[in-house]
Amino acid sequence: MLALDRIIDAARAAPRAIVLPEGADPRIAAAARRAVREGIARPILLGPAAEVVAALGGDARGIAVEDPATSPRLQAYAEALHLLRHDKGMDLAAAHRRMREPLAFAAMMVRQGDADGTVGGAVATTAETVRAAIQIIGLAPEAKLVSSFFLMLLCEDHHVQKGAYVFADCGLVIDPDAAELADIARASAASFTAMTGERPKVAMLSFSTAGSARHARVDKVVEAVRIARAASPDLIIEGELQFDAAFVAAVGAAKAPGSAIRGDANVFVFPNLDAANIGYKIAQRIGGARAIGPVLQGLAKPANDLSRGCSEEDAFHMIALTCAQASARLAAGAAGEIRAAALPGAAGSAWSAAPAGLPPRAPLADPEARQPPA
Ligand SMILES: CC(C)(COP(=O)(O)OP(=O)(O)OC[C@H]1O[C@@H](n2cnc3c(N)ncnc32)[C@H](O)[C@@H]1OP(=O)(O)O)[C@@H](O)C(=O)NCCC(=O)NCCS
Ligand SMILES: CC(=O)OP(=O)(O)O
Repeated sequence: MLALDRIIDAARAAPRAIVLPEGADPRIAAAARRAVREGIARPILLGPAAEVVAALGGDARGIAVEDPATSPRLQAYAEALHLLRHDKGMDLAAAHRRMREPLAFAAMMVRQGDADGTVGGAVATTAETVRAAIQIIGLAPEAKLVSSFFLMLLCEDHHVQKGAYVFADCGLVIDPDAAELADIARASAASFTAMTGERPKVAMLSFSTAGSARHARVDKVVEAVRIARAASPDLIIEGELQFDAAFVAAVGAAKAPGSAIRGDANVFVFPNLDAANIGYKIAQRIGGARAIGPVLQGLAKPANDLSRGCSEEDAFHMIALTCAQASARLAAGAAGEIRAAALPGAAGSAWSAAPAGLPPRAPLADPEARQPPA
């Protein structure tokens, strides 16, 4: 799991303040304790103090606990939110009510620089978690769309092809049009490079490979490839491809002989959220892949989601990844300067920033590198 080790090392090199709005959830509390023990983050747990401390088993060493409802920041945060949203019809009383909600309070902590990133979604739905991030943290400069991906790690003995992969968008954009799909592809490619240091090879997935079926849904994927190539001419991106043609060299050679992807794609972009969300859960729950996400891309500052089915370990890994994102972002400079240095022309996003927070990795020395089927 070298990609994961790399992320944890980057987090440990500069532990960041990560606010966890679901502080009374036992998985989140345990992950926060582990983050302190392993020196990867400075967690801030939100919630009523008695509940959070109970979830921590009485041991809050190294962890800040804050209750939005009684926080001395509440008034200032409500005023900041009112300023941000009054043109959308929000009055000060409504802003005050909203700031008492831990997800919104956490997003405001990140916006105001009182925390470096946030991780929610172990209890709240993705829609609730993402809405708070989009409305309060906002989009990165030049980003038009917030989307998400899962880092999928295949490292069990039964995985014939081991390595780190990106699946997108498994969490957020429900029915992307061709332009949105192209945006998701470019952002996901940049995110892959930021996490692994490797060159992305993007497969745009479909039920058709290279014209084997005719349908408007296939046309959408082909159009997305055209748009992405026009915006990022150096990006290796192919489609439409079925998953087997993108993942298995022999099938790729048979179905798409002219493709630059020969069963060695590392970024898989699904045509819609139905396919993506179902696909990642099957890979995780039947296939034994480790799935870290949904990681959000396109935000001005790091905010990430979890599945409500997450484990303590999933939450710990997401805290580490969020720290690494924060370091990469801070190393890249002010939000206005964030660019995908590793991938010229890629969509700007907090996580598509130059991977400065992560140490370089030599792909050939990586035992996790994709291996051909035996
Ligand atoms: C994320 C999600 C909630 C946004 O839905 P929505 O109905 O557009 O939400 P809202 O209308 O409340 O929009 C909230 C704000 O975010 C903006 N927005 C919504 N989606 C956006 C996106 N992908 N990128 C950028 N901005 C977005 C809206 O313009 C709106 O801005 P405003 O409040 O400043 O006007 C929706 O896409 C969703 O539910 N996705 C699926 C989540 C899910 O269930 N996933 C499965 C499990 S992981
Ligand atoms: C990502 C995801 O599917 O989230 P949840 O399981 O919470 O719906």
